[in-house]
Amino acid sequence: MVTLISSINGIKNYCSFNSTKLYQRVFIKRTSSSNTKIPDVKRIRNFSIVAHVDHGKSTLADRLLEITGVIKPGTEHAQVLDQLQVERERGITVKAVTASLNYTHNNEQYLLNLIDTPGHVDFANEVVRSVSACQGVIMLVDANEGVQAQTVAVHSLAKRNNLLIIPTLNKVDLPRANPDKVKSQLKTVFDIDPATVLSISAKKGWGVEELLQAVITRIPPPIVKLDDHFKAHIIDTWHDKYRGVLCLAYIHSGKVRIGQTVKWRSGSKQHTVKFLALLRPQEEPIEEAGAGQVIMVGCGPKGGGSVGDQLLSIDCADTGDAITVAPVRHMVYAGVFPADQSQHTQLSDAIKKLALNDSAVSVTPDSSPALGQGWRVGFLGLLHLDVFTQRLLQEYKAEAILTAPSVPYKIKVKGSKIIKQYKGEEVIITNPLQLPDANNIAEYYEPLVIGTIITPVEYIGAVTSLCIDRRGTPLPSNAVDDRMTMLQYILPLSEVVVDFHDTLKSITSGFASFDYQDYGFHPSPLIRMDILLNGVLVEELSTIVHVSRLEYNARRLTEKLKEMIPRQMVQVAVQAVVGGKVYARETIKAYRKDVTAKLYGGDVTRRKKLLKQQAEGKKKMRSVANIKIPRNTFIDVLKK
Ligand SMILES: Nc1nc2c(ncn2[C@@H]2O[C@H](COP(=O)(O)OP(=O)(O)OP(=O)(O)O)[C@@H](O)[C@H]2O)c(=O)[nH]1
Repeated sequence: MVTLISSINGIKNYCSFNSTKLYQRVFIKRTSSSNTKIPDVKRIRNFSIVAHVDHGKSTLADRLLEITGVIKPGTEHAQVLDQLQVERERGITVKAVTASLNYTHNNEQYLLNLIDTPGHVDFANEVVRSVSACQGVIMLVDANEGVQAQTVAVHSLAKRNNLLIIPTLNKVDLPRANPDKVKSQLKTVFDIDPATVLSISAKKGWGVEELLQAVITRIPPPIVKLDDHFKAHIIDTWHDKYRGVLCLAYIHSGKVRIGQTVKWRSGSKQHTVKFLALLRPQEEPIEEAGAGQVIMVGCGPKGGGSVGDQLLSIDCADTGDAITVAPVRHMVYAGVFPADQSQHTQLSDAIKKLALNDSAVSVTPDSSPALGQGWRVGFLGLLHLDVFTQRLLQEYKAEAILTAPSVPYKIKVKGSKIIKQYKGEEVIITNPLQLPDANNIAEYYEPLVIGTIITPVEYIGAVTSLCIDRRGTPLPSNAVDDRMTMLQYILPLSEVVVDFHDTLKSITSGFASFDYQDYGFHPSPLIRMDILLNGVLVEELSTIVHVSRLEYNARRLTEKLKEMIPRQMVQVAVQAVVGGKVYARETIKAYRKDVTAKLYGGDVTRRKKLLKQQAEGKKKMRSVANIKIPRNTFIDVLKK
């Protein structure tokens, strides 16, 4: 438990956060205070902190919370905005969380809405959503590490969204910090004037007050109309046991009050606003809020709300010009199954709730002869997948089995019957089993990304070999300074998602950084490879591979299966085939595994117990042509 102490209008409020339960914010008793007053738009600043992983966003957010009186200076409330257990354990930010802070500058009271954003590439859509409510960003760069791949990504995101950038060097307290060098990197890579760069130590609090002043003087207030119809855009949602869906909303125009009748843009039903609050980051209930503010709003258990939707006053007819956030593109898919079918309902419930909070996942029902009824879930990347399963377990106590991740492909089908069957010519394939016969496929497409790598010059050779080996196409490279270079490659997503980042880190002793952005689907010579056991197709093991990888993958998969499938009563032929042609074959010799052999028939009860255990184990196996395959095989064999 973390205890927060906040000072609201001179009254000290004590509030507890349970870090294991996201957003179950303690509902503070309504105080008869002036906080119901709608702030003057000119005194609102909505901003975000963006940076490469570990450059200090959360630490800076803590300092800002201290300076504005939300937490006591020097207390052990590190990383208040990282509320998820997984965030604290992994030291990464997953969800964007908001804090509305009061700050006085030149005797004027300002409302600063700070939106903490995740740093990892997998959570880029959370970043996009949070910046959609901002007018400026603090771009933090570690004064020791310098510009990294993700700094390039967040800078271009801010530019694309016309946000004012406050370039800020962090960790200047470190003995090896070299602010001048990093300033010249910023000039070379982004053409940032060194005179505009601030230097701070988020850890020690140095320069943070000046940074807050820069937020007020450099970032413009939101441009909104207070006297127009109420219109708000939902940037996040979460579920509350008692109050239903609660939303984080940015108000574009007009005002909203408790008790007001509203509607969702996506529906025609009317709802009543039941909950309104500022997040500081704990809830501070308010009666009314106005354009330019970022607030929490809820319409009760049946009131609904989803990310990207708009909440409107009932007389609001104009709904066309809100911020549109690009739809989420799922980069990685995996099958999610209950460890035991009896836990299906519980897991289903947990997935539903988590999907509401983590709107970036896509969930569709799936079933497999080996793993039973489950779901095919789309993720933004592997870390996202990992975090999702960890949250299922930690926050909802739901244990899930995950199949090996794969990327989506696209095909163009031919033949009027097939086009009708697939409801169109172009089809996204998230599971190789969805592929029609090869004769009906006119073209295959695979997803590509533009990968940005910033590496010390001495590793250029190793990084280039890695990228070429992963079927990369080089783009022009740029020097960051005399020691670091920025390389860019067009890479197939399938070659990136599994272990590219880890391999890159290991070949560069951890010095290179990597980020990627979607480059869309492009034609590619792909093929479906099947696995046969004694001539019988095992559906779950079919994969889509690039023709240049066919022989290698065929050998690797058959060898791995030979290792993973226990010997059977009969000899088993493991074959990797494409359209009837065998590309690799392994043989598992016949053998009867007698678990009681070592007991010499001595202790009958022990012998019986072991035989029973063996029988139980067999129940957990999938049987193909009388061959028993352990369930784990289906989960592990496709992993690298
Ligand atoms: N010496 C020093 N260390 C700092 C400073 N700011 C942050 N750190 C440390 O750097 C590490 C990363 O800081 P975080 O605030 O977690 O970084 P982050 O950018 O929020 O990380 P993500 O949420 O994963 O993107 C932590 O160990 C901090 O204590 C600083 O000014 N000086």
